[in-house]
Amino acid sequence: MEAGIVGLPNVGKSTLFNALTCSVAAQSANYPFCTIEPNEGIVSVPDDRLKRITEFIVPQKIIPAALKLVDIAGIVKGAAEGEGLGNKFLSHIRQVDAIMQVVRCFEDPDVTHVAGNVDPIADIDTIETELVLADMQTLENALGKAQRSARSGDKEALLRVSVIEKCNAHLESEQPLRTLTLNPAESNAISSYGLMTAKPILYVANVDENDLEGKHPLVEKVRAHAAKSGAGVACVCAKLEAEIAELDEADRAEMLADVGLAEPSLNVIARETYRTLGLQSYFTAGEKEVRAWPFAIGSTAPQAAGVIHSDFEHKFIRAEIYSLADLEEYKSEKEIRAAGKLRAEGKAYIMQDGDICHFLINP
Ligand SMILES: Nc1ncnc2c1ncn2[C@@H]1O[C@H](COP(=O)(O)OP(=O)(O)OP(=O)(O)O)[C@@H](O)[C@H]1O
Ligand SMILES: [Mg+2]
Repeated sequence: MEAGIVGLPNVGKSTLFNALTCSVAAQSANYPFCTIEPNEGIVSVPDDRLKRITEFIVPQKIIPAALKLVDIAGIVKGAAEGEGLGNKFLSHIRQVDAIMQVVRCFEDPDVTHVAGNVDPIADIDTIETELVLADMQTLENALGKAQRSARSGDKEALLRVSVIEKCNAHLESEQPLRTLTLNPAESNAISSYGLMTAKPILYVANVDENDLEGKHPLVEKVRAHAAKSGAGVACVCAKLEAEIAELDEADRAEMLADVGLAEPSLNVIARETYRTLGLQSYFTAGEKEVRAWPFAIGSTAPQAAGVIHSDFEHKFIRAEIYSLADLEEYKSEKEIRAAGKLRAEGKAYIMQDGDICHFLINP
């Protein structure tokens, strides 16, 4: 699973990337288009259930779920026509599963704003317009091809033509495809185009150091906008988080207490991204490792097992599952089994968030 960080130039994307990935890999500086080639990194999704499991099952390793993050170059008005760093950078966005858009909500007059003043809703509109235009171009190219195949009697192409026309009408009314409801067959027909406005989106309001809770009216506006357009919101001061991420653990705790945060805001972002992507976690727990595995909400047990290894999906026999509550009550897997609480679930079982499981696989 991969999320792409997008936004106008100089809004704090690389600063956020560095903080999230605990690195200084991405160059961040106070000038637009500082980033040209995308930076990639891995961020782990904090989950306190891992720690609770390891109170009873002591492993050699604890492995949280992970997301891949890509820090992409800034996008400006006209990008779809090649302005700024243009189309090449839009192509990086086509490849990700979700978009994390950094919107500037901090006022600092020393940091250049490419549009001249701080206005997160205008920034969101600017980027959305570019993504809508780029999607329209993609669909225009695809339509010609699909129409040709449809004429020669290809039934799938016929469906593709009708979905493309439906999407185009939606985009022409300046709506992102995220807000268009398609049935699974329709979604499937256009899934290979990498349509950007169809991707789930999380707005990261990059706030001032003195407004960590995001009380500023501009942040409120972002929340209201997100609620209307099916987006998520997280609030963070990227600059402060990048400083916190560089500290060792003891200093970090002290600094967090100083600024009045219960945990790094980055944890909140990682969780929100996970939620935006429609993911939950199940766990595998043994002496070797206790590990969280992401799966798409609604997956069957074999599909969820396939996250570990594709073979696990095809060779799935059944899953043995218990809950964290059971582990906390009975203290060991052996006792859970003895109490008859270890459930055997078959191929139709819908995986639940927090399930702790063993998969039985055909050799
Ligand atoms: N919350 C904040 N408050 C004040 N300054 C900030 C904040 N977040 C980031 N900055 C500053 O904004 C400047 C731009 O940051 P950064 O290089 O991360 O932007 P970017 O979006 O990656 O830019 P580009 O599109 O040019 O790659 C840096 O000087 C950074 O320290
Ligand atoms: Mg950058």
